[in-house]
Amino acid sequence: MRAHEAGALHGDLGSRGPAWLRSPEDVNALVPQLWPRTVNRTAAGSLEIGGVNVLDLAADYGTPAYLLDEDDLRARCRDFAAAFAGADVYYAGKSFICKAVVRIIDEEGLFLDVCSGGELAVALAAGFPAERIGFHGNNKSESELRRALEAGVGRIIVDSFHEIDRLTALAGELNKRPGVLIRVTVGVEAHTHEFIATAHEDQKFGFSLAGGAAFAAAAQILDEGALDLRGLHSHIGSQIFDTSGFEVAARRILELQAQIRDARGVELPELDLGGGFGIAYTTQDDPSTPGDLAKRINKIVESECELASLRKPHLSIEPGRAVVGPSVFTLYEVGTVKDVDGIRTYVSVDGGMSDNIRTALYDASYSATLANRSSAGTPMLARVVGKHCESGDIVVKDEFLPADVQPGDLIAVPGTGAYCRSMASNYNHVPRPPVVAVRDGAARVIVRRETEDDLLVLDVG
Ligand SMILES: Cc1ncc(COP(=O)(O)O)c(C=O)c1O
Ligand SMILES: N[C@@H](CCCC[NH3+])C(=O)O
Repeated sequence: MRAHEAGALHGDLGSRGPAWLRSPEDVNALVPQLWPRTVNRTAAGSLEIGGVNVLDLAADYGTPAYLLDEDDLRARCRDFAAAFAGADVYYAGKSFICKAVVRIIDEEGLFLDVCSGGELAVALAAGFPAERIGFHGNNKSESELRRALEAGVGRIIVDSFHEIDRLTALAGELNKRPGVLIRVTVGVEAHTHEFIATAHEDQKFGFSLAGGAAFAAAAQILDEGALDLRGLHSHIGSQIFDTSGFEVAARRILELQAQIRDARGVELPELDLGGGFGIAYTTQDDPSTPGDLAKRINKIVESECELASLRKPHLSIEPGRAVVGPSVFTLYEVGTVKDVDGIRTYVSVDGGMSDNIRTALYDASYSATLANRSSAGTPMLARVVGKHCESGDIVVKDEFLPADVQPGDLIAVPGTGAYCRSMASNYNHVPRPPVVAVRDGAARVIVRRETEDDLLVLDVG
């Protein structure tokens, strides 16, 4: 969580909004760091993405809809691949996965991280090469592991002693020797929301470094020889801006690498430092470029290796949010505008916590702009809320919108490519929105809108 988010959700700041949020000079201006690169406001005032106007997209595909700027996504993939040349970049499919995105990831030369049988099924259905897939999860089932082995996934990131035993038995049965990494809990308190920090000691992921479980896991795998131990893995959390957490993680994990070498005479050839790189959701967020991240991470790994007299292992990373997050905005239609006298103006849109749970779940901050027209109205502090039966159903806690915003207007919320569609629900039986990819003046639906019939199909009583 960014410092400016603290307390903002629960109204203690009232209608003034958080201290950092200033009334904009031009309420129609787009802050470049928040928007996919092909988005602009046309002379007529409406937004366009990939050369297609949002008025046409709303007419053709309805609202709410996630609009994906395909060129932007491809460019982000290429930026990461180029910046981390010599390392492998695994796109974290949990942030958003569908067949079209898997194909884009493949075409742009990235690897793929999946964390469930369902994500693996999408990857394989899209024809992604199994050897470039890494399989994560703290509780992979026997059938998921079996499928992964049968498909020939490149590596499995083991997360518990039970999993090592399960995988060892399966490997014997299927006559395979899968490549594995050990997920290590390095004891770093990442500066992010508690629910998306993953490397402090008290939590479900990984083998504890401090408690000795990580070393014991490595020793067991090396002793038994049934699994091909390729290296160690650390993921400290998500939406992180401060690289000092990666530095501590790299130092500690390379100390373990040295300990394994000293005790067993083996230098593990690979090292994965996970994902978690932050993106801009508001004007307050200032993310690093992939180039900066690569420089810092390589430097950290090289200096720690030098200190411990280790060869630099083959590096990999697993960004999700930083690849797909900024490439998408959600387009909503305004249904009602309610001025709660002297307290706040609520702008209700036709989606909400079912298409973006992050505000309610993590107290996340987002931004918004009027998308169907520009306005000469004065900037008005508003809260964009959804249509769900829940007072915490907030999409954007605080944003300046023009005072003449009205029913029928379109609102665009940027930065929704990661963990919005992938965490979407059917709460209140609201069907999930489509994902529409736009490029070079053409749009295509890559995930269709759910219908009420889709929901009723499951209701077999
Ligand atoms: C193991 C692992 N790798 C990668 C990621 C991707 O994180 P992000 O989308 O923040 O880059 C996650 C999610 O936090 C994760 O748990
Ligand atoms: N779902 C989280 C990130 C993933 C955390 C789990 N590794 C978010 O929306 O920020």
